[in-house]
Parts: sequence; C-alpha cells; structure tokens
Amino acid sequence: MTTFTQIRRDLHRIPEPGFQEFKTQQYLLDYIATLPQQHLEIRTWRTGILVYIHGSAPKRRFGYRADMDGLPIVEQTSYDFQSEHEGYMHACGHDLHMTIGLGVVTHFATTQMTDDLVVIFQPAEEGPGGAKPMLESAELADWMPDQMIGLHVAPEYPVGTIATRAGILFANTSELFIDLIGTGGHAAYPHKANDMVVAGCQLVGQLQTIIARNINPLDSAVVTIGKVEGGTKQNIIAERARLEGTIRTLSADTMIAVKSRIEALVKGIEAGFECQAEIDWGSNYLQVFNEATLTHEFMGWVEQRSDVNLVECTEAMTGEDFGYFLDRIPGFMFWLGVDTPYGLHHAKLEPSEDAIEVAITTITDYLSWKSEQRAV
Ligand SMILES: CC(=O)N[C@@H](CCC[C@H](N)C(=O)O)C(=O)O
Repeated sequence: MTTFTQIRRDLHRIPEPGFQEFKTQQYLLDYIATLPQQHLEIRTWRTGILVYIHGSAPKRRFGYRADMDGLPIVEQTSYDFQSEHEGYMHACGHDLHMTIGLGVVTHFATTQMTDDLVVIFQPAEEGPGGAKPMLESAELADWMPDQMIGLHVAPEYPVGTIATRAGILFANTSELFIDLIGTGGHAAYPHKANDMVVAGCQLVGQLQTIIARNINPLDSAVVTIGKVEGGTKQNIIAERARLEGTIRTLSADTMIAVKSRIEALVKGIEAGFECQAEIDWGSNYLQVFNEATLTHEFMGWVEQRSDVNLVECTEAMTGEDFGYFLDRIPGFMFWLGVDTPYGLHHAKLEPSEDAIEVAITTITDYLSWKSEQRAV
C-alpha cells in the first residue's frame, strides 16, 4: 500500500462536520511536519490550513484547493477502515481531495518548482461554506494565488479520466429551510388542531411544480427537499414541521425566480392552513465558472498525455464553494474519474484509490509545465 493510500484511509476514518475538522487538521499538520521544511511556510485559518511552497525564482503564485469536511451519513461501505465518527462519512471524496493535496505538497517540498504554490485545505465545503470567509481572511490576503486549480471526484468516470469544460461547470446554490408552525392536538380531534405534517407534505408536492411549471424547460434548475421533520408521536397532531433542502440554478436570475415562487407557495400554505411560516435561505454558493483560456490550455495539455483521457463534460447541478475562488482568481476545476457505481453523497461510495496517484501526477506535472513556461 502506498503512503497516500494509507493517508486516504486514515482520513476516511475521521470525517468531521464543517468547521469542526479538528482531528483532520491535526492529522494534516502532523503529516506536513514530516516533510522537508526549507521551502514551506504553514498557516492555519480556523480548521483550515494554508501551505506556502516557495519556488526557486517565482514570478507567479499558483493555488490548489482541497476541501476537508465529511457528511452526516451512516456509512455502508465494505471497507475495513470505515468511519470512526458515528453518523459521519467522507461520502463526497474530500478524503481523496485532501490526500491529493498532501501529495502535491510532498512533491514540491522535495522537488522545488520555479514558481510559488499555495496548497489550501479548506473547511466546510458541504456547508455553511469555508471558501468565502477564507478568501476574506488575513491569512490568505498576502498569499493570494494568481491562478487556482481544484478538482472533484467523479464516480461515473473510469480512473484516468479528467473531465472539464470552459464556462459553468457547477451550479449556483442556495440552501432552503422552511419552518411551519400550526396548532398541535389529539390525533382524534383534527378539527381542533392545525396539522403541520399535512401542510408540510402539501408544500413538498407544490415545490416540485416550480421546476415543472415555472422554469423554462430549456433552462436548468433543481429544488430538492432532502429532509423533512415534523411532529413528536404517531397519535399527536404535529404543531411544527420543518423542510430542509437546496436550490440549484445555472443563472443568478433563475435563482431569484425560483426563490420568488417558493415565497409565493409558502404564503399560500400560510393562508390555506392558517399557520405561520418562516423561510431561511441558509448559505448560498456562486457557480463554478472555469476561465476559458486557462481551461482550454489545460484541456489541450491533458490531451497530449497518454496516461489520462480528457472528456469535455456538460455542466452539473452540483454546487461547490470553490466558485468563490474562481470568481476572484482565474482558474478551473475538473472532475477526476474514481469509477464507483454509487454516486456522491451515497453511503456506499467507494472511490478507487488508484485515482489518487493519477491526480497527484496530473497536477504536479501540469504545474511544473506551467511554471517552466515562465510568466511575463
Ligand atoms: C460537490 C457537492 O456535492 N457539493 C455540495 C455543496 C452543498 C452546498 C450547500 N450545502 C447546499 O446544499 O446548497 C452539493 O450538494 O452539491
């Protein structure tokens, strides 16, 4: 087993929620401390880490970002290195993203590049979002890269596949939390209560009409309710219900339109069920927009290689707060094939560990090549 496979497995065992990646941060810091330190400078920001790798004659500063948090999922993989944190799992590949980040740090700590590189381990990608506050932090302010790279594991592609496109890669997102407050009561006296389970169920159904009936079929949008909570016992009419979801759109205007329809439907539920409703939009992420010149150059570079296959993919409705990096710094994100039948956020996700070496080689070779091009 390679060091990096072992590292991935160690990280897989300790998934933590956003901004609580304490063990993860310590694990990464402990590993980085074992590397030759002469070109490295290390800073921490909350539970994140920034590793500055000084080049020999720098004219530019590249950036690679890896996200760190796990998800509230009960793991169902066949692994003998399953999560030790009950109810949490690395089900979005962040264990691989971080391992690849360590691989990149290891490579350039021992083989100095001409240009500088900042490897950013960023907390809370799954929510509430670490990228935006990290970009506003004093820790990153004087280390701001000139070009950013990020990747995300892609279960649907074979190992050795790099998939990307110029322009929008991932959607705009907004979280969605709706609280419905009515009147509870005895299950046998529905006429004396105001049942929020019924109101909540109706609202879930009505929300589906936004995409089906209000959005241009040639546009793309998603409204998913991923969690419904309501009531306390089977024979008590529920006083409260809570819907939790997410909205995805390919344009900012469509996001505004979807939110306005949600507000209208929620008002209708309030009137129809004589209840109170509160909407909280939670956190929102900007689309991931790949800068055209750099993305095409990268795609051309990948095409020349015999060890990886390039796929020009379509946009996905996934979200990523890496969009905030790309809004400020030119660069791109790409999908890394990890060949597993279960999708992202699935309890059985088992990404192929062979993809780790593919990614480390691709990123370090690409950055070395870019660095040798010498910026003007
Ligand atoms: C790559 C990926 O799966 N990202 C997440 C980002 C979630 C953002 C936020 N918490 C939300 O749910 O809107 C995704 O679900 O796409």
